[in-house]
Amino acid sequence: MGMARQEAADWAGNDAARSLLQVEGVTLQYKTREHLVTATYRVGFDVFPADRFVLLGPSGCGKSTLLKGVAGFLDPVEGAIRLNGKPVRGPGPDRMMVFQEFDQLLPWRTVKQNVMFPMRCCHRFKAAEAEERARAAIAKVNLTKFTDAYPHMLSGGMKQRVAIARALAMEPDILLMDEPFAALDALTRRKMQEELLRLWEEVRFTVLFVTHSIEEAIIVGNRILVLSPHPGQVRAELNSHEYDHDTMGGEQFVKLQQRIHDMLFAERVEEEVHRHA
Ligand SMILES: Nc1ncnc2c1ncn2[C@@H]1O[C@H](COP(=O)(O)OP(=O)(O)OP(=O)(O)O)[C@@H](O)[C@H]1O
Repeated sequence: MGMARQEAADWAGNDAARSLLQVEGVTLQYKTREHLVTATYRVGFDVFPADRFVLLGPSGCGKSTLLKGVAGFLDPVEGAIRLNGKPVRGPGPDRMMVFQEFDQLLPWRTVKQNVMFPMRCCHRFKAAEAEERARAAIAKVNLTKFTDAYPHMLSGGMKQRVAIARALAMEPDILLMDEPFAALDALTRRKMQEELLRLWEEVRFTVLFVTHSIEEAIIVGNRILVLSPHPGQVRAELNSHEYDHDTMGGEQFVKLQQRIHDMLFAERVEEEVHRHA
């Protein structure tokens, strides 16, 4: 594991030696009136600048909860989350979230107004600057023609591109993406993955990306944190920066896919064996 981190730091360049996001022994819980649900148990990882860091695990292993922790919506009951060395306390414009849902845009506002909204809301940018940044971000995701369109006039993929543009326009330290392409059809999903990688080549943002698709994790990520089923614990941290759509289906790609698959389902297989013994 230490090896993978070192390689990743080397690969991303010298200025990446200092980690941007540190998650250390983090346990996250939900307290409801009847239950105490432990979503993640002592999870730790480091995200370096320009990382495409993926949290991968089966449904219910606490991926979204981890993202909520980093976003500052939920405090750890154990461990620490630090961004640029400072403990995360509540949400902030330095961490922008993109969700799975298509309805994360304001329906009564145009594409441009939607992209401008957080910039104006947090008073980070004056109107003229926010507008300029919005136009630039919209151009980056190839939606210039739709600058003045309303969300209901856009496809699911286009709406997700608006959400990405809106997040990137804020120039956050880290982009948090919670299964952003899961609700898209296979073809659009693939296009969006390509688009995200193209944007990354251009902007070199840092992204923490949640998915339960092994294939998507390998394609989108340069590093993958494999989590165990509920409550989520770290199974492994893997490098995957050499893989993309072009290498998909190749021998090495399939091998990695199989390795991750075995890691994710190891326990289930053991359970099966016990049950039939
Ligand atoms: N608001 C909540 N209140 C109580 N328990 C919750 C709440 N949100 C999530 N949980 C529980 O916490 C655990 C982790 O949920 P989480 O949504 O983080 O998993 P996930 O890995 O993102 O799953 P999925 O891939 O299905 O989205 C689950 O057992 C879930 O039932």
